[in-house]
Amino acid sequence: MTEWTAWPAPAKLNLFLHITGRRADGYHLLQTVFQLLDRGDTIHLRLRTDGVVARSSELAGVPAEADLVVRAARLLKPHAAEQAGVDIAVDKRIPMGGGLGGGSSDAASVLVALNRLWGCGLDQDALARLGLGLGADVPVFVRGRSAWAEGVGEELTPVELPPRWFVIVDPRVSVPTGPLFQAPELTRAAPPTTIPRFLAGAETSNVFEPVVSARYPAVAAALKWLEPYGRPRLSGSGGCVFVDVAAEDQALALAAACPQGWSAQVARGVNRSPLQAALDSFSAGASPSW
Ligand SMILES: C[C@](O)(CO)[C@H](O)COP(=O)(O)OP(=O)(O)OC[C@H]1O[C@@H](n2ccc(N)nc2=O)[C@H](O)[C@@H]1O
Ligand SMILES: Nc1ncnc2c1ncn2[C@@H]1O[C@H](COP(=O)(O)OP(=O)(O)OP(=O)(O)O)[C@@H](O)[C@H]1O
Repeated sequence: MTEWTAWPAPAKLNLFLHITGRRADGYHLLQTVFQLLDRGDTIHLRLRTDGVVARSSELAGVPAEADLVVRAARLLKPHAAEQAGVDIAVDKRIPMGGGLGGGSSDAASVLVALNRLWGCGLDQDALARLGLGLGADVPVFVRGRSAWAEGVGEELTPVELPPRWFVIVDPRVSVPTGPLFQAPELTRAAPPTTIPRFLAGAETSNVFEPVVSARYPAVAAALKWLEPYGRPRLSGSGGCVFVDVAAEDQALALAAACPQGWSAQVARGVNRSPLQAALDSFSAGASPSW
């Protein structure tokens, strides 16, 4: 039995999110910017030599077979030796159904770390393609760069975002993504915008915001609470909302004032995923930890 290794699975925010159209298969075409964060879940992996992929932690409401970490490992397994197996445990900190990409990031970290541990030898393009089969948000976490995204979220262009701190408020509502994309009141024909327009500050709206606010009053209330402190936004399909501020102490003070019944986290925006740093230190012979 080998030792456990620990791998970061960072959260993301969508700094804006438009829907520009729809594919023949019903999936929506987006324009968005993924801002990676310096915090998230931690994935623990311990190699096995009996070919078994097993989960050794619990996740409320998600059986092992449906867990994206198990599904990711099974998807990669045909590229590994027959006896390659793994035990997977997750320290879950990213709220589920929060629009912070938790499940997708967990899956990406399993793909990237196991590709190395099992010696599969897949390159980043191949891992991103595999990941896309698990969810539209997986490729950005595999590639590990904050990015402008188009297509269903898989056509990625890295962008260098200015250093910012984020206060992320979880109004404790879990919003399932699928039904929101089906909402009849959703605007599906935003005129295409550009990276320079985004970088000039012209794009800050999230197409899901009016729909989620109307269906989940706690989300509307959290957006309103943040209003005096910046331009509050919804991330992904919600339910988490956020503002950005320039300094950590401002962020900490605001988070400390979060009303009872909700929770607030402070995170720093990063242009490069902590997963990439863990991979580099693993390659250099150090044990990854987070
Ligand atoms: C809202 C975002 O989080 C923004 O980053 C993503 O677009 C959602 O990504 P995700 O959670 O990885 O979504 P998936 O698990 O791939 O899809 C969940 C469901 O949302 C719908 N879906 C998702 C992504 C997309 N571009 N168009 C869609 O219509 C599909 O009905 C799909 O069955
Ligand atoms: N490892 C996992 N972590 C979280 N959710 C998982 C995991 N595996 C499966 N799921 C399922 O996926 C659903 C969506 O979870 P997730 O936390 O990724 O949502 P989200 O943050 O809203 O994602 P997105 O920003 O991609 O819309 C959960 O409600 C859960 O049923």
